[in-house]
Amino acid sequence: MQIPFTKMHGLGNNYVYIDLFNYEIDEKLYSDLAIHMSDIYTGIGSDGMILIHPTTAADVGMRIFNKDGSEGKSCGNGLRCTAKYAYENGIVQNRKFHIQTKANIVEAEVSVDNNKVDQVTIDMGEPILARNEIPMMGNNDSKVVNEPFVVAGETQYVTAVSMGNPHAVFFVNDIAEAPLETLGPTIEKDMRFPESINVEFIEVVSSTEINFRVWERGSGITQACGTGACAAVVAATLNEKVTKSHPIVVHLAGGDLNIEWKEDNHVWMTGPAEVIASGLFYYKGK
Ligand SMILES: N[C@@H](CCC[C@H](N)C(=O)O)C(=O)O
Repeated sequence: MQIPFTKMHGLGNNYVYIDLFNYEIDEKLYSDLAIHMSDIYTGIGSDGMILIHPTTAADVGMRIFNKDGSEGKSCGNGLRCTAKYAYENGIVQNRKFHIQTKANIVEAEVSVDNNKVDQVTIDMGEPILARNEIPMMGNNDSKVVNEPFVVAGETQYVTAVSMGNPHAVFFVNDIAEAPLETLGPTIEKDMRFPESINVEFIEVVSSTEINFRVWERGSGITQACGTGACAAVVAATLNEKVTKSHPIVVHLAGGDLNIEWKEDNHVWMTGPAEVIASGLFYYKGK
């Protein structure tokens, strides 16, 4: 099978995109295809695969599969790239439109220069804070804010936020010392998170700026995570470390995102989206 693809990235968080408006794939193959395409040695090499598909619920639909073939419910960098693809390929004609993910329907607005989309703003919707909806095990459905969390014999402090997908946020004094490789995979699979979790370490630089590193569920260390950056700003606000309802600059390994948790409880994300390559993937099937 020869599958047409476009590889795109948002701040280095790169996925192989397949346009299901123009090509059909048996749904049973999605997970296996994501694993094969993502392989850096025998595939294209990516953090996962994103399907851009028709839907009656919005202007365009998006499904995200991590490198290990697991499906995530949302993807901030993927939403910006999907918006760019949809606009530049005539799937949508307006600069403002709606994208459906497995988590929710969001509004995207593209800014265009010379018919090319450079920046994309997404209304990511409301964060979910109730423990049982993250989901995180425990006895009540209250918020998980700076809660002691023993891991590898040491006490860390976790703030848990779902942006449609789950995030565990930890504050560190120096981002360069964040225990990404060691605690990242351990916390991802910790039994207290029944659906596994994305793990973020953040260093507060000032009341409007944070440094950020991520260990993503299903993909490991990536250069950026859009939903993670939103969760980090929500976590920093809940812990009174950044200015409430104010744009916050999040410095990720791949560059900066602008995130604002507004008065109306919606989280807004603005950042770039870029095309890397397009071509045909030779898939042998399962
Ligand atoms: N990189 C993404 C999130 C991708 C999905 C995540 N790994 C999950 O399983 O929830 C982003 O930019 O938000």
